[in-house]
Amino acid sequence: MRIGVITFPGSLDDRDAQRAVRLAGAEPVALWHGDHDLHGVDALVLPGGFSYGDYLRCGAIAAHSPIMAEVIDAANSGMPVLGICNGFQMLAEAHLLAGGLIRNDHGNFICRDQGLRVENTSTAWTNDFAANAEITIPLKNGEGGFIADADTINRLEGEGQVVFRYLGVNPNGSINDIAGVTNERGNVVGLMPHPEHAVEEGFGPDTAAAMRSGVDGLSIFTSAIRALASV
Ligand SMILES: NC(=O)CC[C@H](N)C(=O)O
Repeated sequence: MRIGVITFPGSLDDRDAQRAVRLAGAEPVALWHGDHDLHGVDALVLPGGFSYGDYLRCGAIAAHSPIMAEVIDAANSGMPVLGICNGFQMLAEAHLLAGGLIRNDHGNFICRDQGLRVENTSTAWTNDFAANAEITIPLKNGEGGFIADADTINRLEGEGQVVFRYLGVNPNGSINDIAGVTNERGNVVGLMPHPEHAVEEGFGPDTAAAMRSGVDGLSIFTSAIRALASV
């Protein structure tokens, strides 16, 4: 199984995403934003970072990169596509996911371990979690506030398209504590926190404080492998 990780100018977490893919049991394939070629991969990860220096809105310029034409076609044909943080911002800017991400309501960049509830375990990227699993993975961004108009929020909530919800104090002003969403088909998922930084014991969240293994992020990647194996 081959999972592509796209590097954009200013990507930061592409190498960690590749490592997470490998630890989950798939082969990571490095893809370049300027190519019109997905190299035959089975799934895609748009990683976190500061593409184009966060000029305009985060992800707004990267969403028009050459490779996004292929990403949009692949997503529309059902390929599993994951956007992490800056990647989530790109997927929203490319209208592959509903809503948008705006500046954190407190105006500051935030970096901390974050509790989440997994609210939909039927997507391509969450089927390896137990229903309503509570996980802890890192959160680090400046524009993490999820917004959408009231009709869209009602639709996302009503159709089970809210995949991750923040636990505890809302870290950024996201409507309904929304941390991640999926498309109608469940193959495209975006989330602001970083599962690729919680895949190895000793390197993820503060495990003593979280009372967890520190590898809660790994199931995101094993979920895609399971989804692909069942096709
Ligand atoms: N970690 C990230 O991907 C950060 C995304 C974006 N640069 C922001 O600050 O919101």
